[in-house]
Amino acid sequence: MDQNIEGLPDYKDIKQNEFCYRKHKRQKEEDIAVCECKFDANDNDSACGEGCLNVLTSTECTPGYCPSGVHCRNQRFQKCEYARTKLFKTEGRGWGLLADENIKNGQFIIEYCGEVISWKEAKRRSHTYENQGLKDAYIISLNASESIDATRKGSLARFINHSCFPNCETRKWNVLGEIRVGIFAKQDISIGTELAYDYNFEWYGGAKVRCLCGASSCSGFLGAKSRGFLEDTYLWEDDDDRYSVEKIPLYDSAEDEPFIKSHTALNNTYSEFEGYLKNENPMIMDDNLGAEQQLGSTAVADTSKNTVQLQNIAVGEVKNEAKEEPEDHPQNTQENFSHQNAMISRIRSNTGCRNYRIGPGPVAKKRSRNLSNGRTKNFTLKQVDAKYVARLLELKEAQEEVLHYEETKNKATAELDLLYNEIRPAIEEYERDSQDSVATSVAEKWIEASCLKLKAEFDLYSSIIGNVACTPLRSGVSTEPRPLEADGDNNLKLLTN
Ligand SMILES: C[S@@+](CC[C@H](N)C(=O)[O-])C[C@H]1O[C@@H](n2cnc3c(N)ncnc32)[C@H](O)[C@@H]1O
Repeated sequence: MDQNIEGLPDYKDIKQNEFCYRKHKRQKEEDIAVCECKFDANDNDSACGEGCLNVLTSTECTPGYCPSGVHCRNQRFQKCEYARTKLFKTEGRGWGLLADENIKNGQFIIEYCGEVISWKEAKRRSHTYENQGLKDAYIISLNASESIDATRKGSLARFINHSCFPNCETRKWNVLGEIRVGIFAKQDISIGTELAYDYNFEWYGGAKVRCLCGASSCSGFLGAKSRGFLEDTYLWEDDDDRYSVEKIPLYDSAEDEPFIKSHTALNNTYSEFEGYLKNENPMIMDDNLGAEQQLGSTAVADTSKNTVQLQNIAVGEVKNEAKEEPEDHPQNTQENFSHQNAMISRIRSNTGCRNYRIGPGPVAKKRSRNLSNGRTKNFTLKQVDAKYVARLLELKEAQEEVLHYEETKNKATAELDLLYNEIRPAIEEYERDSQDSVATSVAEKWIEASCLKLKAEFDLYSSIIGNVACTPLRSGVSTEPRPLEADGDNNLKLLTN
């Protein structure tokens, strides 16, 4: 790449991720996924096209193992099969990247390369960049524990800007045992069009950066759709959803950011950040945004969560870790940082990967319902006391049937709980980084056990309804509703006699 473009910021162009704190994983032979493609000179798609098992699971074929040999078309990251692109200077958003050829929907455009660093290092660097006055965020999250930092070393992908109506998207691929992030076209893109993807910034404090993507559906600010931003800019009292715009400090990303920090300002900002860490900041949110990722920086656009967030540091994690490591940010040193651009952009999962929601208990104990005012309310499900119901029934067979189904349901619940404990590490990893998919084998086990429990519950409840409706009730037994008590899991249960 020609880096002699006037005004281009100093960075090193790389075509592969660099590993600073650990070595590149060495793929074990038994872990190599081998597809079943057979090259047919008359069929263009035969050598690892759309139907290739590896392509379907977003895994690149391994040279020397792929049956298509030299004809394999599924090594695009490895062979840097990028689309032609060109740098240009935008108005107000710094540099951007243009398509320099017509690009097809779904086409791999370029890899988001950079230095693969640990989550802690990403946090440290984002603070450093902030203090150095860098306001563009280039750190994206790779998974729960690692980030890609394209600030000092990266590919042209680092210049792709955010849009609320993007023509590209990020996808994660497994390449020789490592996860890599690619930018893919979401639609046909004509030559000369600016490339952009949705950073899915998660805002969690500081100034709000005006989004200059120009889309008619633009949400106004980077991270505006994130929960932290919404909670900060809306009044949440009941029935009052007025937008409190007057609270928002504004700056356009290029020109009017209040950038120069005096020592005092730094200290003030740090105090503010400390408050944020102590959960005094109303913008802190949970990490419940679905299967997407980010870029980061205050200059980590997730940046510390700005990872694909441009940095994938979950708010809760930021908070805890900062508490664990106060020496990282001593109050009176240059390490102090504001969270001016404290946002994380999230990389979307590949459309080919399924994400499974797994947690203790196959049916959520709390259900949420969307209210007309756009908020969500949780409801606790009531549980039926089957033994009590059985005692109400006159016929012994009816009683036995209800008790039998209750026992089956209890067994299915116990099985599921057991399975949950077995796969807890995988689930916890998944919950830390919801953009990653749980391994298919784990998900399949979970789905099977969940279905068994759902079926057992269905059988029990139909049996109860059927028997209560169709068989006589014992005389002298009260059918009045009885008081409810909460068990340890917050389920409401009928008080048994
Ligand atoms: C990964 S960099 C993109 C390249 C950057 N424009 C440059 O000149 O290097 C991300 C940064 O670009 C700016 N940016 C990207 N998209 C933007 C948008 N839609 N509106 C305003 N600023 C944007 C923000 O400063 C953001 O932190």
